[in-house]
Amino acid sequence: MNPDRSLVGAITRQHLPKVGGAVVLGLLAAVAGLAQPAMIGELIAAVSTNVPLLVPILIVVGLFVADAALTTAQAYLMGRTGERIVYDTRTALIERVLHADVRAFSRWRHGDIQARIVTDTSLLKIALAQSTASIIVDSFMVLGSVVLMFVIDPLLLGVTVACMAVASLVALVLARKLRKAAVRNRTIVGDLGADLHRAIGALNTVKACRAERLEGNRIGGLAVSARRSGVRVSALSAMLSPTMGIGLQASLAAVIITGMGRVATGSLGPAELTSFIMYLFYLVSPLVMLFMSIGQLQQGRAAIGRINELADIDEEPSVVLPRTPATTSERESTEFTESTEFIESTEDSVEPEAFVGNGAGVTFDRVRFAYGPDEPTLRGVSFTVPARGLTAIVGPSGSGKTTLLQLLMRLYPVSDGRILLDGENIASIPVHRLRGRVGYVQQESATLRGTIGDNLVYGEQYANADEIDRALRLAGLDEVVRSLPRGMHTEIGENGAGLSGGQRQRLAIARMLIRRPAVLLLDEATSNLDSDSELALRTTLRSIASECTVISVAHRMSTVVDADRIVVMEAGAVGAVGTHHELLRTSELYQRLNAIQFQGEQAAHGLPV
Ligand SMILES: Nc1ncnc2c1ncn2[C@@H]1O[C@H](COP(=O)(O)OP(=O)(O)OP(=O)(O)O)[C@@H](O)[C@H]1O
Repeated sequence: MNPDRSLVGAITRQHLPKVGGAVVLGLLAAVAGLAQPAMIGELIAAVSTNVPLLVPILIVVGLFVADAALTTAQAYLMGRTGERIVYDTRTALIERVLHADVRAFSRWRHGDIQARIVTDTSLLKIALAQSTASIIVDSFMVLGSVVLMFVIDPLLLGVTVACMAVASLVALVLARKLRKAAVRNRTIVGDLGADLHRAIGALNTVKACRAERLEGNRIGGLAVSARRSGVRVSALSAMLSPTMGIGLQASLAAVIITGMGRVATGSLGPAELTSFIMYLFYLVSPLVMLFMSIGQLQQGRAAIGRINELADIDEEPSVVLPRTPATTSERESTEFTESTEFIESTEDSVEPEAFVGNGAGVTFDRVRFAYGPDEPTLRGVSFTVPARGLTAIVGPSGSGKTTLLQLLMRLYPVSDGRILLDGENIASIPVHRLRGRVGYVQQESATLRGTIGDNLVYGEQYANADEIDRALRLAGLDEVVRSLPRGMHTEIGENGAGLSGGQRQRLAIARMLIRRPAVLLLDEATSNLDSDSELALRTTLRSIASECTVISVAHRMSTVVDADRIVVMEAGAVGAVGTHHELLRTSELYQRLNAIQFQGEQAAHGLPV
């Protein structure tokens, strides 16, 4: 990956002026710091020669104050810029993941995505802001100290360099090892997050399969690896500073012994020796910081690589996001508090009333599609659905029914052929606009943590009370909501915990009805309903079908008998099209499906089959 075109690279470039400003403040603080030993030397000289002390004292105090003030300002600016970099990176990643191509997204583990967005980004602050500035400022301090020490006494500098060089070499080796350990640690923590996410997301299945111990051992094993690699990172990191400390103590001892000898022979004054020793301390602290910053930068590089990898996730076609994120000031103008507003602010939003009652015909024209390189799932599907009415799609499991709906939603692009909505190829309709016209109630009706009300107006925050009431009534959910003590404010948990399967389906249907789509797609959307609720919903669907197109994938034959037309799918192709009675006469497959269903229902009611 070209680092210049990477997300982190682009964001860092945007914040370079502020990082530069902080570096300048740091360099000024370094100058104030470097001047201190020289001025203290002057002060000592003044004391011994009885000249007035006021001016040198004021200068020394001024240098102390300037050093402290500039260091504080630098640290604040750096911290603030670091937080901004983290914020910009997080929001850019969230934006890209939310707009990711479904196929590309399915290759990622959800927990790993979460770890990269939440944890890895937090390392950027230290790596890009603090460490980078520290490397520049501390290098300057080290260089300045060396030059000034050379001016005072080149021989003592030689002694210092000899002692520090060994320590520095060891520190460099440690920094390299630290980077490798940090990369490993970040990877293991990502795996841990991904596995934990998987287990929590399917906790009931874990319990039903009595797999608690299995999951516990697997996740526990990763936690052990994460601890071990984390300890290694800490150990290497902890060794960096003492390594330089040993170098300092060795140089200090050598400088004092050599320096005292030179003071005794009169070739070096006591004030100069004092200044030199002070510079030695001034040299070591930034040197330690320098190596620590290099270590932190190494840890950060591991995180940067992972962030850039996620940022390169493929986007959905026709949602072209800028590869370079908006500038800070542009971002501030699109502050968001809820993810829904976030989406609205970055997309060509759909006016809520735009498609009310505006039915649209749908045509599948020789549609071919394959999920992967293997056998195609759809092998040239052609049929037309008029602008009004209820169309059912039936067929054996795996015949491609859900795939048809997903292609119409443009969750995947067709491999060949076209799908037309009201005569327009959906490939040329922006996805956001298309999905405003087509409502999709999935097989596994997704409910989100929050209140029932939040779930109902999700993505449709303009809905008014009348529209909400109407949708609840049509979906047969009004009684349920009324019976709850907190009504629309009732909290539902993860994956709809607190609602029955049928209630979840009705909630998902009501959510789509609020949108008043031109085309309503239902994928097994009534499979969890009891017979009474199903009958009520069928009546509802009939009335909705009089003002828009309803396409319903159904297993239960009872739900399709009164459809205006039924499309029978067979192994990725259309086997037959007709009404229930026509198909009973003309389609062998339909007869079979009907007979199987009939036998199943007889058996379910304890009747002879
Ligand atoms: N995301 C996916 N990646 C790869 N293959 C998939 C994916 N989704 C579905 N398939 C495959 O495509 C084929 C058709 O699946 P689809 O879900 O469209 O069938 P269906 O008729 O709706 O089945 P069912 O009635 O069981 O829901 C199946 O063989 C399935 O394994």
